[in-house]
Amino acid sequence: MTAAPVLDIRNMQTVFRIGGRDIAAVTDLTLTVAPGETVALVGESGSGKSVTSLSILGLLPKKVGRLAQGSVAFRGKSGETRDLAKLDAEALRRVRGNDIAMVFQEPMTSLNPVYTVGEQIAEPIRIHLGRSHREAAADAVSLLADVGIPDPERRARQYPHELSGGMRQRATIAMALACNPSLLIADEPTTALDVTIQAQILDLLARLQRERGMAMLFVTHNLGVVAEIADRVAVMYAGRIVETGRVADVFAHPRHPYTKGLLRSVPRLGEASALKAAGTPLPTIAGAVPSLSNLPTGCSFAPRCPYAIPACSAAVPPLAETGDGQLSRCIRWQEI
Ligand SMILES: Nc1ncnc2c1ncn2[C@@H]1O[C@H](COP(=O)(O)OP(=O)(O)OP(=O)(O)O)[C@@H](O)[C@H]1O
Repeated sequence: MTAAPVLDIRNMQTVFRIGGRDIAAVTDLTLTVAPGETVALVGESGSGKSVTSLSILGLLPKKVGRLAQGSVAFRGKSGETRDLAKLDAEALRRVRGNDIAMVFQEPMTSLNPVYTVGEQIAEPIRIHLGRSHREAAADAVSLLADVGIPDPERRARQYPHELSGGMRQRATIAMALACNPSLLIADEPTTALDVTIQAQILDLLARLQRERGMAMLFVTHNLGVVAEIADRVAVMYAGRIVETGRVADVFAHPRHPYTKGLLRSVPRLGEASALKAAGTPLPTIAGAVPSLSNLPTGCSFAPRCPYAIPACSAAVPPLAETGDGQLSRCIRWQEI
């Protein structure tokens, strides 16, 4: 990747103040996203994926959550690079929805039920781009057409509840793209949708990203979705990236036992129903994600890991270069 990254996170730590203690939900996270690139953050529930995206956006819950360490360098549309970790609330608000847009799992998180869809898409265009009411309204209609909503003039006049779930998610994507962001953060954007609609929304995001050359950070627990949409993947476990690399490399040669376990638990086409018919459950990773307030010493995955040896519990393994830009936080990566 030759182009300078749009997003360059270094050694980020995010903590939550719980019962008078700081609990780290994300630790030592280093991640870049280049222009036109899609990077997926993947991991089980509670691994820190959403906390990572909220940290970038400055949307951590006030008083409780804070970015305690590290930098989040972001290059906006003007070409200027700023450390989002150092911006105040007002400056971050200007970045969100203009330079960085977001799409969440539940479209109603972003849509306001009391305004029409067209009004909501037009608003950021007026605020951030200074377009007139009339121009912004016309832009909103063309954005609705661009995200594949039929009869966009009529849809623009409707309220969110008059649209289906899939159409609502298309509308939030239109809203997200309204100001031509350089980075789109999509946090489980298809999880709440029917399978066929999921595929359509993924296709839509991939097309829009390609056409606009946007950078995209895609948060998901679904490896099938990663394979579909991402160029690179970062696998998270208990708040840390444990493996990262190009999707094709990581899927073909996982170098961390956790990634290997996750990949084994993804059914191949037809395999899930065959196993079900035979009464055989799909393989899963035995054990549970440890509590962040009580992480084991050394590698957090060691208690669940079939490769674990005493040395794994001595210290947190560093991210080791395993070749071709692939990194693994496992001291035994060569044997995996
Ligand atoms: N507001 C909060 N207060 C305290 N702890 C929090 C808060 N939000 C998240 N956490 C903790 O941070 C950890 C990571 O949560 P996060 O939501 O990032 O996980 P995730 O990987 O996105 O999982 P999911 O797929 O379930 O959303 C969890 O252990 C969670 O308990």
